[in-house]
Amino acid sequence: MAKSVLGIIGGSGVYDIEMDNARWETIASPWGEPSDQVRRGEIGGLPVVFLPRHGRGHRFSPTTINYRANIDILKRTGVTDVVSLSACGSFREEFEPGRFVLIDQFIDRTFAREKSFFGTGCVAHVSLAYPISPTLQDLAEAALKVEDIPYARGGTYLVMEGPQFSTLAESHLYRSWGCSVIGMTNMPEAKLAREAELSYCTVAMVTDYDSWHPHHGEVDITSIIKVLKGNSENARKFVTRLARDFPREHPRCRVGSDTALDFAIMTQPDQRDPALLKKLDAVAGRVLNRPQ
Ligand SMILES: CSC[C@H]1O[C@H](OP(=O)(O)O)[C@H](O)[C@@H]1O
Ligand SMILES: Nc1ncnc2[nH]cnc12
Repeated sequence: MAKSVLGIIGGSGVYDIEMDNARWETIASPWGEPSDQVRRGEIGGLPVVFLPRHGRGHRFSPTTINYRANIDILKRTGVTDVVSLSACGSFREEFEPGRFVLIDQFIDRTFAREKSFFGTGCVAHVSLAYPISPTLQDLAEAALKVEDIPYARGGTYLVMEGPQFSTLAESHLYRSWGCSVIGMTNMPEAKLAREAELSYCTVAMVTDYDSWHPHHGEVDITSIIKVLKGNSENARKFVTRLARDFPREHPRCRVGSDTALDFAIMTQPDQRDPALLKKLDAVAGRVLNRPQ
């Protein structure tokens, strides 16, 4: 197994993290412009790579983030495990603002994003029934417990296109579907992480009750920003603990993230597009460079 390299994608309110020997580095991607440089360093001796999802200064909207470039550069830096830190609205009374939710499922309602590294000239279909690595989630849960951060394990994250928040009717609809939280960014990020054979886990940090709650009124950005500050403090404590206690050998993912591409590519070798294969060098190098 490979040495662990922990990747952290920081969402709204998390634009940097504390690390030893930290430096910003530019990593180029054939998939275009990533959100920012990556911040590389160590925590407790573990190599950590941090990427602010919206860029420093929050430049990119959920729609304009280049998710493919972001996942590609994490793969290029040797990341094995990706933890997504994400602000979200809550559909459940007991998931109050400030609580961290370890997501296990997604409903993807986004429609204006590139969702795959594959396509004409190299078609692939990976499994996504279990988009979260339970192995990585176990480690995240242990860190939240030790740091005494209020959390819940298990929940479905509805991913909307945004950038506007939901209408009241949509908020009620998603609740009736059994969704636990709502956000705008974790798809296609989780899909792309699976295509890149990276273990992925989401820590959704509740900032609001969206608009359905009879006593909390409609969601607004001012109240979200107030909660974001406290959540990002807890996020920092969480990341430090997670990294310190992280296994130095990458823990094999129980739902097959490490081997997602083993049988996924459908296009015959003689029909593959060399230009696309070149762009897939990091994401799919393990299988493309295998003897046929
Ligand atoms: C600041 S509220 C809306 C914004 O926050 C979340 O982003 P992220 O997942 O990167 O923390 C949400 O998905 C929206 O993009
Ligand atoms: N209510 C909400 N809807 C969508 N994204 C969010 N991010 C934080 N709160 C949100």
